[in-house]
Amino acid sequence: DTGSAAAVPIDDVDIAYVTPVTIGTPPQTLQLDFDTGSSDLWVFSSHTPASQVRGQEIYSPNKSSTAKLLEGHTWSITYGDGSASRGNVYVDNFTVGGLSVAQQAVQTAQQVSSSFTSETNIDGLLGLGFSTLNTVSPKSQLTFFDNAKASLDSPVFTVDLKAQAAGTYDFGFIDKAKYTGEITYVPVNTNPGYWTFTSSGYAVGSGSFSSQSITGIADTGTSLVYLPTAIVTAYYRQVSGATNSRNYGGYVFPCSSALPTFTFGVGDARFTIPSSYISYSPIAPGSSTCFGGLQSSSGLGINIWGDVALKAAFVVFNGANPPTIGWAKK
Ligand SMILES: Cc1cc(CN)n(C)n1
Repeated sequence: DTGSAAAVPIDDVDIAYVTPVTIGTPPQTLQLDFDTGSSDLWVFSSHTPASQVRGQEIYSPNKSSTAKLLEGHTWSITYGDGSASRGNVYVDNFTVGGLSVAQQAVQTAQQVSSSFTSETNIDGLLGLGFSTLNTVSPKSQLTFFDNAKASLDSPVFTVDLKAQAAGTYDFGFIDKAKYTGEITYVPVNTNPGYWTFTSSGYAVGSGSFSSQSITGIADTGTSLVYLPTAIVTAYYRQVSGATNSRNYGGYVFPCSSALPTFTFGVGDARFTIPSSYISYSPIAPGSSTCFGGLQSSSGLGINIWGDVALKAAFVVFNGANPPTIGWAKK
């Protein structure tokens, strides 16, 4: 089997991407945020209080003839950005881009935090991290990818995110039309359940490449890139008027400032993030102060290669044993 579905930016700064999925019988279509940085599949549902729903599509298990409650199972998750949700669990038919799993655990939200209520274009998350991270108790559940893996032509999914355009999540195959040159594969450390890999270094603009190991996670659910402070300060030293603002929670700069590109290494390969991706967004609509797409990871305890970096590459998440991650130009 294989599957292929669109990854559509939810706003004009690519803060997140959503992908259509269908759940149950007859099929209910929701737009989910595919997140390689977590492993819960949760949805806005008929169990979510109306006061917490602001236009999101919901999954109603009682309208699905194939839904079954997973008795006594609950879940609760908090993400790196402080957002959170919790609830109960059903199993039901679940399809992504023509690829179906018969008894997928679908975690129905009974409570979502305000940032989820405000994100009206996201109807839930589909975790693509390792199933060890799943929060369902007393028995943790498998991700859609882990459930589908055995039936896939190849145990992989690929990510092709684009700036202000629809990209693709492919399951079970590697589409040669989506990348150029070779795919550079590097090892993945599955502790603690993320797609953790080590980059071989970085360069700022046309500067020299600094060879150093930068271990971090490939996270489609995070908008920006978060790297060690020394690297980030080296970058913004090249940006006139840049400052690390406690008020705005990170590096900001005059939107009119020229921004260098940022290049990162994967093995011998080099990937360059265009300046436009790093001039992430005005701090408020119409403001002449812009927030950077590259920020310091010092407060996180982990380095994160989020969408700003993933948009610059075609990435293969190889779920073989042992797992690896592959990066190619496009
Ligand atoms: C909702 C959500 C998902 C992620 C990345 N795993 N973050 C930081 N927030």
